[in-house]
Formats: sequence, C-alpha cells, structure tokens
Amino acid sequence: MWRSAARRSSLFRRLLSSSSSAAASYAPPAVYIVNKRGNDILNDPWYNKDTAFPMTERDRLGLRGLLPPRVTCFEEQYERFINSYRTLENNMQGEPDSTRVALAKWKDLNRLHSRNETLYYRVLIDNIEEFAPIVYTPTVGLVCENYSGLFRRSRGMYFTAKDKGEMMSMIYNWPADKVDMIVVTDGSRILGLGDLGVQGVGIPIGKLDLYVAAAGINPQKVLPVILDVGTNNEKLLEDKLYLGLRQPRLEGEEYLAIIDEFMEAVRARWPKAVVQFEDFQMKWAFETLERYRNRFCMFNDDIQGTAGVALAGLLGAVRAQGRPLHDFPNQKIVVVGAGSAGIGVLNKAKKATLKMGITEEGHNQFWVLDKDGLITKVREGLDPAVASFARGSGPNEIPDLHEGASLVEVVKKVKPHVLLGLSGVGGIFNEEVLKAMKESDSPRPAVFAMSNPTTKAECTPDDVFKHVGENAIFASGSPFSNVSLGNGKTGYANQANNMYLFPGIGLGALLSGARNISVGMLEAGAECLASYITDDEIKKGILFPPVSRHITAQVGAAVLRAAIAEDLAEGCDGVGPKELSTMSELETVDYVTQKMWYPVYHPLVSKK
Ligand SMILES: NC(=O)C1=CN([C@@H]2O[C@H](COP(=O)(O)OP(=O)(O)OC[C@H]3O[C@@H](n4cnc5c(N)ncnc54)[C@H](O)[C@@H]3O)[C@@H](O)[C@H]2O)C=CC1
Ligand SMILES: CC(=O)C(=O)O
Ligand SMILES: [Mg+2]
Repeated sequence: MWRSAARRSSLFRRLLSSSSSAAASYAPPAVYIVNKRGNDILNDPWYNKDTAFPMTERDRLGLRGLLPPRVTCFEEQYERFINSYRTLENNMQGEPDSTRVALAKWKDLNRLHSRNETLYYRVLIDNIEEFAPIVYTPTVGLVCENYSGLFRRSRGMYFTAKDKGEMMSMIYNWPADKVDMIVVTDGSRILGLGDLGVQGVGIPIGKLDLYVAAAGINPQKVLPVILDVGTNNEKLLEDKLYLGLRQPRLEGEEYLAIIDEFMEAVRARWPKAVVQFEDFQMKWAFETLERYRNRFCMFNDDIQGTAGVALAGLLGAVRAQGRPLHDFPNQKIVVVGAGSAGIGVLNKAKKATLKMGITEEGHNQFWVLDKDGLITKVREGLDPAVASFARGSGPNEIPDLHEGASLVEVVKKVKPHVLLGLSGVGGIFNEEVLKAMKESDSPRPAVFAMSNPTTKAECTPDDVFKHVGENAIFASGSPFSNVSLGNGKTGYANQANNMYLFPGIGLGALLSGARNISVGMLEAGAECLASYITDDEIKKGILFPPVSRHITAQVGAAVLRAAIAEDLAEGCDGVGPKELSTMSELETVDYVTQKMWYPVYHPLVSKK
C-alpha cells in the first residue's frame, strides 16, 4: 500500500537520485504462477530466463535436459548480450550503408525482445540513451518502411476493415487478462514518412517500449494496435510482400465505424486502459480526439504530447535569453508545418500567451507556413483550426508579407526569435534560411527541427551552429550528436520529442484511474517538464533532460495530482481517490515511482 511507500519517502529521495531507483523501489510479487511447462516456458519471452533457470526450477518446470547444464546468473547473461552487441557494432564499423547498420542493431535487440523480455527491458532501461534511437526514432521509421520484409513474429493486435462486427470477440484473443496501456495507429502518417498502412505497427511497438523503459508500465499489460483500414500508398499496394489489406483507405462514416468499434471493444474488456492515439493523419487526428476525449481515457500524442514538449522548449528559449517567462508573448515564432503537430503546438503556445494576459485579438506572435507558404486570411478553404493563426493586414503586420510568402522571405522580414519545424520536409531550413535566422531579434536564436525521422529533420545542429552562430539554441525530433564549437565549447543538440511527456501522461492517467485526460492534466505534465531544467543548464543551451524514469515519475505525479484536483480520478489497484488526494507532492512522486515495473527474474511455479 502507498502508505508504507510514503513513510519511506526520504529513502525514495535518495533512491531517485541514483540510476537504480526503480529497481530498489519496485516491490515484486514473490512468484509467478505459470500454466505451462518445458519448452512452452522457454518459448514464452515473458517467463523465459534462458540459462538462468536454477536447477530446482528446471526440475519443477520440466526443463531439465532442455538447457545447457551450467546455470548462469542474470548479470552474466546481460554481459553476454552487451558483448555480442558490441561485436556486431565492431564488425559493422566502416560499413558505408548506415541503414544496414541500424537495421542490424534493431534485429539484434528485436531477437532478444522475442526471446527474453526481462533481459531485453533491463538492457533497454540501463542503456536508454543508446537504444532509444534504435527501438524508437529514427530506426523505427526504417523498420516501418521495411516492415513486411522484416516480419518474423507477430507483436500486438491487428484490427482491420474486414473485422467489422467481430472486434468485441476478437479482443478476447489477446492473452493478457489486464491491459493498462494501448498505443494505436491507423498507419496513415507514420513520422514524416506518410501512409505506411499496416507497416505502421512499428510505431505503437516502439512507443510502448518507451512506456516500459521510462514509465515502468508492466510489459505484460501493454498492447500495440494497428487499425488497418487500407492504404493509399500505391507502392505498398503493389508490393507483393505487403502484409496489410490491399484496398484504398476507408473514409468518412465507414472509417469512423471501425475506430468506434475498436474503442468500444477496448472499453468492454479493459475499461480502465489508457489509449494513446499515434500518427493519424491530421483530419482524423483532430476528429477522433474530439470524438473520444470526453468519453474515454485517451489522448493524441502528436497533437497534445508534442505541444507540451514544444512549449517547454519555447519557454526554455525565453529563459536562455535571460528574460522572464512573462516575456513569452513578445517572442516572434515562425512555425513551418500546419498539420496535427504544428497546430497542436500553436494552440498550446497561444493558450500560454492568453494565460499571460494577452487577449484573443491581441496575440500577434505567430507566423505559420504550410506547403503553400505563409498562411494569411486571404487563403481560401482554410481549416478552422489553422484560420486563427492566419496573418491579416493592418498596422500590426509587416508590409510586403503576402499570402504564400516563402520561408526565407518570412524569416528575413520577421526576424523571429524561434523557427520551429513540424513539416516533415528534410533540409527545408537550408543555408539561406539559417543565415537569415542569424539576423533574429533574439540574442539566442532558437531553431527547432522537430520532424522525424532524421532524414526529415528540417536541418542539422552543425548547420545551425555554423550559419546561425554559436549562441543559437537547437532542438530536433530525432537525436543528433552535440557539436564541438572549439575552445572547449559545446553546441547542444537537444532532442525535442514527445517522448518526454507521453510516458508520464499515460502513467499519471493510469495510476489516477482518470475517467478521461483533461487539458488540465496535460498542462500539469507540460509545466512539470518546463520547470525541470535548471537556469544553469538553460544558459548552456540545454532545454530537455535525458529521458529517464525520474522525469517520467515527476510528470506522472503532476498528471495524477491534476486528475485528483479536477475530480476525475477513480483510483487504481485498490488505491482510491481519497487516499491519492492525501498524498503530498513528494509522496505522489514516491508512489508513482514505487508502482513502476522493473525487470527481474521471479521464481516460477507451474500449475500444470
Ligand atoms: N518531435 C516530435 O515530438 C514530433 C514530431 N512530429 C513530426 O512532425 C512532422 C509533421 O507531423 P504532422 O503535423 O502530424 O503532419 P501533417 O501531415 O499533419 O502536417 C504536415 C504539415 O507540413 C506542411 N508542409 C509540407 N511541406 C511543406 C513545405 N515544403 N513547407 C512548409 N510546410 C510544409 C503541410 O502543408 C502540413 O501543414 C512529422 O515529420 C512528424 O514526425 C510529429 C509529432 C511529434
Ligand atoms: C515523435 C512522434 O510522435 C512523431 O514524429 O510522430
Ligand atoms: Mg507520432
């Protein structure tokens, strides 16, 4: 119960500052009861311990003779994996095709995932900075692009347009009794790679790997889902290896009927599961969010998670200039990309401005471009979500900034403090654009190249520090290395990715047992992230922390507390809203940390 955890809060504080915090705080069940024996256990990645089964267990579980005789410990297995991984790396040194290297690494990790989940997740948790770029962006993009060829073993669930009317029973085919976290996509906008149909399933798998590693969600209780409603990607439809439905995407009511049925099936079997919508094309991203946000415990990561991370970065850019946060409404921000992510960010940033006392009519700090250039009020057929950011005419406007003005024109004339890309167009912040950013009105011009994967990043940190100057601030959606500026100085390549928020949003929502995920809960998470970095770090140009269980616990606790404050919490695992509401801030962080799953081998007892 949480009370004992709360009493140990000073211990937790100490543990939280060490890297093995979650290991020490997670209270594991004494044994796992298995309904299997022999090879069935070795073939089940959840129970498999490979050569670490002790002799007593080998006897009990019918494993004697099925494994090499020497029993090895977990640490030895861990070392064996890391050594073989390093050998793979060494063998591939000098390989000119970086795609081959990335896929070889992913395959190595994926094989471990399929064989022994305990070892896999420990390796992932301990080396999250090194392995996140493989299980997540950028390599996950490559995996999705090549998924049909790479397919070996199914992971997650596939609901298709052909399953209409069947989903309510299909959902019971999933073997786990309880599911806490679901990440679902329809594959229609996978990173910046477009419509990848059923191959998009790699994204829910990658996101849920981060849920396990960074939020301590039990991997037995996660479910990656792809809703295959067809694809409009001609290349895939013609690819004989393609594993999805060979039909154009469903549209309109037919499409929504599939999503509705899936959501109702989830509710029927796991009413308390949190559902994260991921990589839906813009029209369905906004529509499904509005359709379900008040009825289910769900959120859209691209719209809402990204917005919180970007706002934290934008506020960091204000602090980096030595200016107070209430100066934010005076920051000129050029956003390139008016899709689900770009509009999500703009809405959030505008809301922050309004909170600082600026009126709806008075906000004047955003210039938004899409594929047709600067968006102004003369543009016809504007999506209402975009319309409120369209530039008009009048005394507040910069003369000559016409409808459809090019990016370089806009940057030259606006001299923005921040240039933020969510366009999915690699290299669009070219030399000319970045040189124009050098004339920014900010002493610390900020460039956020947030599109994924790496090939779609709007620019690189090398280009930014070269063309904008050493004072620039840089962040990207996919990871880049820091840049050496000479004289011992470093240009920091921050990663501005929703991965800092979504694990904490999901965890906080889950542990609060929230009926739905409110704006207040999302704001609490984002504010927590924004205040996480110290002034000293910000001055150096560091905007975000490394992804870790520590930051997730803080964000999760903030989200949980907001759910309590808004009376949305119904509690979880026997800890009710009343009990949750009596926890102090620190106790909530302790509680969240204590609830995180951590990979260790448990004794197995066979019921068979
Ligand atoms: N760093 C992060 O955490 C996140 C990054 N993203 C990335 O953001 C990108 C966009 O995602 P969504 O908004 O969902 O896509 P989307 O397809 O909804 O929107 C793309 C937008 O970019 C615009 N665009 C296309 N070409 C352009 C050009 N040449 N110049 C200016 N604008 C152009 C389009 O008109 C559209 O408004 C993707 O690459 C995705 O990976 C998305 C979510 C989170
Ligand atoms: C990071 C992410 O969610 C995206 O690029 O879509
Ligand atoms: Mg996404």
